[in-house]
Amino acid sequence: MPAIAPSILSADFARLGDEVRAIDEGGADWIHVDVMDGRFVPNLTIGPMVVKALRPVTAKFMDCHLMIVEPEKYVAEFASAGADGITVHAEACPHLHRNLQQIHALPHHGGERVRAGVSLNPHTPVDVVMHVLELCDLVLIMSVNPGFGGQKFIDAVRPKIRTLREAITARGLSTRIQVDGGVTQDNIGELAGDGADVFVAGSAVFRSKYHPGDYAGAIAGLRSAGTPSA
Ligand SMILES: O=C(CO)[C@H](O)[C@H](O)COP(=O)(O)O
Ligand SMILES: [Fe+2]
Repeated sequence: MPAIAPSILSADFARLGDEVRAIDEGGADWIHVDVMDGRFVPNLTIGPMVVKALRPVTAKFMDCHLMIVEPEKYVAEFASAGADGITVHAEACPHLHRNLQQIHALPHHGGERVRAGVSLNPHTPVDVVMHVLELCDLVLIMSVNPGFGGQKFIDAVRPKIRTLREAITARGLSTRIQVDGGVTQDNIGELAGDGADVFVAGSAVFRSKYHPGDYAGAIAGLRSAGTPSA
């Protein structure tokens, strides 16, 4: 069953709490939070204070995608704000192995453990995670250049999903493969076929062409299109 992670980047920020409540009640599996610093990517969004403010609004898995330089300076703040998963970019981490260990050592707000993810820009080969795969709860394949919602899916990343799925299966790991950027009801089925199992969707939930204004319908449409038929 694919996990659907609506990205609040496309939500109405003036009503953010209500928007998160609506996607939670609409069946979102995870809540995807896009954190941008104006340095790693040419945009600025939100930080740990917003995660902390949203934590009482939803019990769903809060999936924090850190598009920031020097993420090691901020991961503890995200964890104490209530993050369930923290994903850093390989391109921003010269000491990726250490960064993953650092995330795993953080206290989790619910007493479980903080999940650690690694994100790869569209041009970054999957090879960079192969020697840390055992430490990855998740690998995020960026299918747009990070920084903005509403961009077109880059088809050239699809072979990376397949390569990664083969490696995860061969090693008997439970690492999730997340795809982020330009995911729609029209392409989610083939991405699930490639081996992805967590799908970020900003525009396809908050500005769905198939289910306008109906977040539950949009999430259900994505889930059904992304579920391989038996
Ligand atoms: O990380 C991101 C951008 O850097 C967002 O999660 C992503 O773009 C989601 O938006 P959409 O589904 O509209 O492409
Ligand atoms: Fe994202």
